[in-house]
Amino acid sequence: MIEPPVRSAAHRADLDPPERHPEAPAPGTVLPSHYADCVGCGPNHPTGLRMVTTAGPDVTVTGTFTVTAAHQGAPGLAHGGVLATALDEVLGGLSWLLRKPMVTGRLETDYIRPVPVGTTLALAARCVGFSGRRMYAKGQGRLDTPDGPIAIRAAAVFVVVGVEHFTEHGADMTAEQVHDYEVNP
Ligand SMILES: CCCCCCCC/C=C\CCCCCCCC(=O)SCCNC(=O)CCNC(=O)[C@H](O)C(C)(C)COP(=O)(O)OP(=O)(O)OC[C@H]1O[C@@H](n2cnc3c(N)ncnc32)[C@H](O)[C@@H]1OP(=O)(O)O
Repeated sequence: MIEPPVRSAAHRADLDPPERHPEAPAPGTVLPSHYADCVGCGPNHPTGLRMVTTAGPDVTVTGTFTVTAAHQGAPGLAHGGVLATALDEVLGGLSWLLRKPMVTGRLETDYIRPVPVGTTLALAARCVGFSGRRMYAKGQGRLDTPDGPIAIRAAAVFVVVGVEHFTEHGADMTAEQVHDYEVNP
């Protein structure tokens, strides 16, 4: 028996509004990769998505992801799970503007148009607000340009965690990595 998810990314109207951290990177700043081996943004990942994300105004992030033959599900078309990964990455980038470490709790994705190999998706994410440790966000991806047709939409809940989430559950981090992370989560 496989139980369905019990939660939803739909948010109540009374969320605490998003607050851009005073030390958030200025709008237009290209965000660094948060981890060199990350499948979404890591430059060292041999087959990763190699996404580049940029801080926007308020609590927003934009990004691009070019779909290659390595990302196919059906012949010539992007795999839905790969597209969800791209949305996860641009939504996760909101951490840089909030300066809070967080992990994806829930990611709901609408697939609206097929995304052919060769497309560069123009992705965007916006923080909607907070309820306790829960950060609600929405995201979308358009075909080729920021005003192109919408291909994918997402609603997500990220959960704010401490650095111990990564040190306790993940691979060993060096003291230097923990320090870097605390300074620049
Ligand atoms: C040196 C490198 C370091 C790297 C670090 C990153 C830096 C960031 C910087 C920048 C870019 C980032 C880009 C990344 C993009 C990709 C992100 C990912 O893919 S993350 C991986 C996938 N996600 C997981 O692996 C989570 C697995 N789940 C868990 O670990 C736990 O379930 C967790 C932490 C989410 C919650 O567990 P609890 O024990 O801490 O807390 P509880 O009480 O269960 O939940 C807290 C509140 O959140 C709600 N909540 C939890 N899960 C929820 C869900 N699925 N939907 C809705 N609400 C949920 C709960 O209802 C609760 O709310 P109430 O306080 O009662 O109001």
